[in-house]
Amino acid sequence: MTESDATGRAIETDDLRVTYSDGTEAVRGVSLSVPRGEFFGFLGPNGAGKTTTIKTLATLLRPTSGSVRVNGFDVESEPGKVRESIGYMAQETSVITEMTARENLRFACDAYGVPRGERSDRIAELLDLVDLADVADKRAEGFSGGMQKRLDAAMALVHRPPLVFLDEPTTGLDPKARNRLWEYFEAINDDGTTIFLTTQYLEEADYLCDRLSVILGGEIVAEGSPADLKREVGGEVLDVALEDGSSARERAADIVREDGLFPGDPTVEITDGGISVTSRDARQHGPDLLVALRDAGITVTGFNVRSPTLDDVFLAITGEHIDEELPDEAVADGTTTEGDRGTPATDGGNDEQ
Ligand SMILES: Nc1ncnc2c1ncn2[C@@H]1O[C@H](COP(=O)(O)OP(=O)(O)OP(=O)(O)O)[C@@H](O)[C@H]1O
Repeated sequence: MTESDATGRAIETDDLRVTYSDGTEAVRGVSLSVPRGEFFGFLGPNGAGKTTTIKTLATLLRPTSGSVRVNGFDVESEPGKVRESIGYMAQETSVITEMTARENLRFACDAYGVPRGERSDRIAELLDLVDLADVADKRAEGFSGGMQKRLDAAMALVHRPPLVFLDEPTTGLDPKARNRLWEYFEAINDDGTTIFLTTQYLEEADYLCDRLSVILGGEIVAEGSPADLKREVGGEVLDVALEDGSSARERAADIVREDGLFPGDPTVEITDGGISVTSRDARQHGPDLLVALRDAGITVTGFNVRSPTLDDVFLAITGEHIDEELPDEAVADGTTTEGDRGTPATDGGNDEQ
């Protein structure tokens, strides 16, 4: 039994650094510890270092320095063992659109070395799980984006890996397609599979993940359960709707910053319709703000105190929004995802470095 097995860790990284050959320091000292069975979220905006980290964990890139163990195996000295013990759903689809759903799954069974005698049952089971049994023998080129993503996810799981990496699995999907994938991910996690999910969608992370790390500029800037992170932001968010234009919003924000109405270090943000103040004592000191705004001749049209969302957490940590919201519009149906990709690399090369 390896050390990580003994400690029940699916992933352990210590001071992981990955620098590309052009000098870009994509990952700068990331230490992660993910217990088996956890639904772990890796959250960050575009370019934060999520894909670089996930590719390193999946042995597609080599660490520049630091140590990485996955399912107890060292990614540098035992890359083959790591690969056998993981599933990887990349951002780019693995689905070969000229083939049927069943043929794609057979292809994945080949790639992952699933014993022949087990393939038919395994494929039937997965087709059922991702609701593609009815279209099992149809070519994937006619599938919607959501159907292709479900097939993609099933392909990452044909060898029943104890750990699966999902790199932004729901990007661009409409809410219905997304919810179906979420149900599927929850089901495999309930069955004991550890999940490492990267996402730009705060709502997705909030809904699915037991625990999160937030990465920014290649470094972890926050860690904890969604509830812990929201608690750390401190207290509550006060949304104040203002009648007047942008200058009133600027003035209102200045009043919050300069008048010391809220103890500590409140975060104030100018929103579309007014301002939002995040503070431990938002509820208690909210009325003082209303009085101050009235005295300054600013008309308040609405006032609401709420719990922080992960977006507020992100704003408090980084001073910016993560800038991605889940799409409300249907995008997936009738859309196919272009760009076939092979199965996870078999050579462990890191020629991107
Ligand atoms: N092959 C490469 N060569 C050089 N720099 C790269 C390469 N791939 C990524 N980068 C850079 O490394 C940094 C981290 O990129 P990475 O793709 O890991 O971020 P990400 O969080 O996954 O973003 P996204 O959500 O856009 O996938 C970025 O600055 C990116 O431009």
